[in-house]
Amino acid sequence: MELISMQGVTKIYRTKEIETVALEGVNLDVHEGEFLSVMGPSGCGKSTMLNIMGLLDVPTEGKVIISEQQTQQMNDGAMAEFRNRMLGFVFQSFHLVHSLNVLDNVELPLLYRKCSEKERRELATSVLERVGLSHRIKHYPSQLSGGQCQRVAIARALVGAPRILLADEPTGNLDSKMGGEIMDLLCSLNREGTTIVMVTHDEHLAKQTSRIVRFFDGRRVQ
Ligand SMILES: Nc1ncnc2c1ncn2[C@@H]1O[C@H](COP(=O)(O)OP(=O)(O)OP(=O)(O)O)[C@@H](O)[C@H]1O
Repeated sequence: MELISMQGVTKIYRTKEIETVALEGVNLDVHEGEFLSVMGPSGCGKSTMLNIMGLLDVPTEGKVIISEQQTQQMNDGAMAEFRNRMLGFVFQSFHLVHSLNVLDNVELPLLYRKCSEKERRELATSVLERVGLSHRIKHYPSQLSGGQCQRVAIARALVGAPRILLADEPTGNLDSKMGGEIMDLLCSLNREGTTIVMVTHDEHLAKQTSRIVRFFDGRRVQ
């Protein structure tokens, strides 16, 4: 079954002087349970595609259907609620809040839900255990390695039990050993049922996923 369907998605960035076509007529389906890699040269539109798929950005034209919901018909509040429930994000540079400790970073997405403090603590603790960081919950991001920061970011993405994890070059800032460990974690989360879409420049990592799609100049290529 298709969990995500992007249909005829075009994204044009316009300023007074220039018009950049970042995506042009992209069709892409993501099936429930798959681990999809998105590849292509720098500037071909991979991050733009992921941001539109993740409802962080809107297309200039086209549709994004997630779990049979036409997302372009939602108002801002409904879309934020839907995004918080359905989608988790992981970025190359982790995007952790430096003034908060590990546990508080992971609890953040739950602040937008009806969830007691006790429940928040329990969910965050258990997901930190899942990513192998239960011994670091009181640490601050500056006291962690890059690989550990990315584990915190993955825990934060997963704490609300989203069906889809979107990862934009999640190993891009890590050495190959730490990158390999993060990849192993993503593969095991996928085996446990999370659908994953990952942008990567690394053919070796992409080969470990269930399918690769490639982009060039804003279009999908075969
Ligand atoms: N906010 C923006 N305003 C104008 N142009 C933009 C904006 N964001 C992206 N672009 C342009 O859209 C195109 C696609 O960018 P995008 O970041 O999606 O590429 P990418 O494939 O993810 O690249 P990389 O691998 O380098 O991260 C590029 O030409 C970029 O310059």
